[in-house]
Amino acid sequence: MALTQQHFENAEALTAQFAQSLTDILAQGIEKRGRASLVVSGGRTPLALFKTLSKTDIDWSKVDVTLADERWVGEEHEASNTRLVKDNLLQNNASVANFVELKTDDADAADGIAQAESNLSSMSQPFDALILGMGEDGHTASLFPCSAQIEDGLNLSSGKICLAVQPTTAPHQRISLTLPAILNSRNIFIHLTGDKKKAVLEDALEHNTELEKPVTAVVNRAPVTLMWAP
Ligand SMILES: O=C(O)[C@H](O)[C@@H](O)[C@H](O)[C@H](O)COP(=O)(O)O
Repeated sequence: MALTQQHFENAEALTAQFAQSLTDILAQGIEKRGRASLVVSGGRTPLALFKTLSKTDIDWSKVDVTLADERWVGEEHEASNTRLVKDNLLQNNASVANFVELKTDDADAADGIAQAESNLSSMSQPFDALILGMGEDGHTASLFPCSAQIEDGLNLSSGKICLAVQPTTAPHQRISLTLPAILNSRNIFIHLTGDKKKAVLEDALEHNTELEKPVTAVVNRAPVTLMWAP
């Protein structure tokens, strides 16, 4: 599949255009189906986008928001993606959006999978927009190449929407959308900043297997738009 690349001169220009594109997609989903669904990733990259998106003028009460992955920590923990989204995206106009939890009170992510999948089934699918980040190891969501769960996570016929992942190169047990769940999206974006990550993605697409660089498994199977700035 093709990777459409949108390159911006700086992160501010990327954020402005990305927020507008997402706003248009969500407004269209609401108009056509009554509700729209947005899947976002955690990490540092999306922070400015979340803040800008939170102020856009759509009927956020008709938008369901969830995460592509979550660290299995409480919302009070600094590593919580749920906290990141609630503190930065679900503010302002977007404060009335419906957040669909991946995290449960179970001690282990594996025990929370059934509830997470039930929660996700309430969202309009295919997801209207799904935003992925990428680590320099080529992981996306929490599909980590270092994890014992990576083959299961990339398995298109697993029948799974989520899975528990224990990375060895990053902290915390995770819950992640599987590859089939990620691909069940109308619009898939990879959101990157910096030359290093762009080079990692380009090199991965050229030289690596999907198990080595899981982000390539998404690009190989769906139209993906890369939103990149230096
Ligand atoms: O939970 C997470 O950490 C994310 O979902 C993860 O996949 C992230 O998108 C990349 O690790 C990039 O993170 P940065 O934006 O911080 O570089």
